[in-house]
Amino acid sequence: MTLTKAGIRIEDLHLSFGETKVLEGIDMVIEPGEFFAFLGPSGSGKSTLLRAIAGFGPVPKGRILIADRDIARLPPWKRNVGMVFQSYALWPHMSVRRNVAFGLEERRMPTRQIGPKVERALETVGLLHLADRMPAQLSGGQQQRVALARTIAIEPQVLLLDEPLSNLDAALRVQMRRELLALQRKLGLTTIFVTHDQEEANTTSDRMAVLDKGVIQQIGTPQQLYDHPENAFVAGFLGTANILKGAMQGADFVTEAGQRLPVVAPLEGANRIVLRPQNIRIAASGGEITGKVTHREFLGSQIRYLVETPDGQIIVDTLHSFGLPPYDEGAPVSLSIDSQSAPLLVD
Ligand SMILES: Nc1ncnc2c1ncn2[C@@H]1O[C@H](COP(=O)(O)OP(=O)(O)OP(=O)(O)O)[C@@H](O)[C@H]1O
Repeated sequence: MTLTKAGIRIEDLHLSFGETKVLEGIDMVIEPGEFFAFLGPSGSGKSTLLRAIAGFGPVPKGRILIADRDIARLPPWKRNVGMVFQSYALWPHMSVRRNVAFGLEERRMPTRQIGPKVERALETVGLLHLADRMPAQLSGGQQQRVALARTIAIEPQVLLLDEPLSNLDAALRVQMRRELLALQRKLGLTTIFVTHDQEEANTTSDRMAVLDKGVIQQIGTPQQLYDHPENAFVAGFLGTANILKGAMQGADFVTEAGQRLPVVAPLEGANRIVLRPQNIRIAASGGEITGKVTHREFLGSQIRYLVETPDGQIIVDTLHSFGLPPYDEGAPVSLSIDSQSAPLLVD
């Protein structure tokens, strides 16, 4: 199957439900063929933004361009986008083949063209051999693939996925997200994936936008966002982060409790430092931060320590090697930070 690649540009988008503002000042560009994720906590506006691109929900203010055409005020069926919902929404009384054909029939495509297109879409998702089954006779993962086949059969310019894996169990989710990515790569179709699961976003997307309270907090590759968060929300949302308050003093960051931490690139006005648990070394002495182990968790490959310090609790992860962990609860310890990997924030 070959599909047209189209970029998406969103300009100054605002959307309200009555008096409630749900999206504010959304600006972003999604490149043709990109796998892009909207990531954020529940209620942050991810689904509303996706639905605005699809044409569902209140008409927003601002512009949504697909391949340079403003579609913000067009009805959904004129936008050339395909959307897969969380619930799949398959017709229970129709076979797999009929479910996939339905969207094409609705578009009044001549019958002789429908058959080959349905077969191609089912083949693309690896389900041609189950074309005559009913949805109830399929597993969750297979139903999800039917929903995908139904969407790609209409040959959209853009594929929109709203938490498409959330109905699957944990192991199947991991398998399906790999399949989804492989399919997206094969089709080269510009895809937006909504999820609240950062691992899912990290492992699939080329880039992602992190949303909170209807505002984009940051856009970038998963690694850029993890390594260089621009604010405390992004730092805390992506992985575990110890965020210490303080201020710059010369080339050092001095915490509120007066602990002096060297930094590689001083940032004027910085008032927070982000310490990832795996980038802190724990030892008996010699570090920049003193503290006491208050809790220890054995995580298999890692040991996690909670350390009480003058700046509050700090989480430290160490790789577990064979044998007993060296620090017990109550042990005095000293933490040294890896200043290369400690981003500074101005909040
Ligand atoms: N039809 C509606 N009427 C009024 N408010 C709504 C409506 N739909 C959504 N909202 C509100 O808009 C905000 C954003 O909702 P949205 O579903 O986009 O969030 P989300 O980030 O996708 O969350 P989730 O992960 O829980 O689906 C929420 O505060 C929600 O209560």
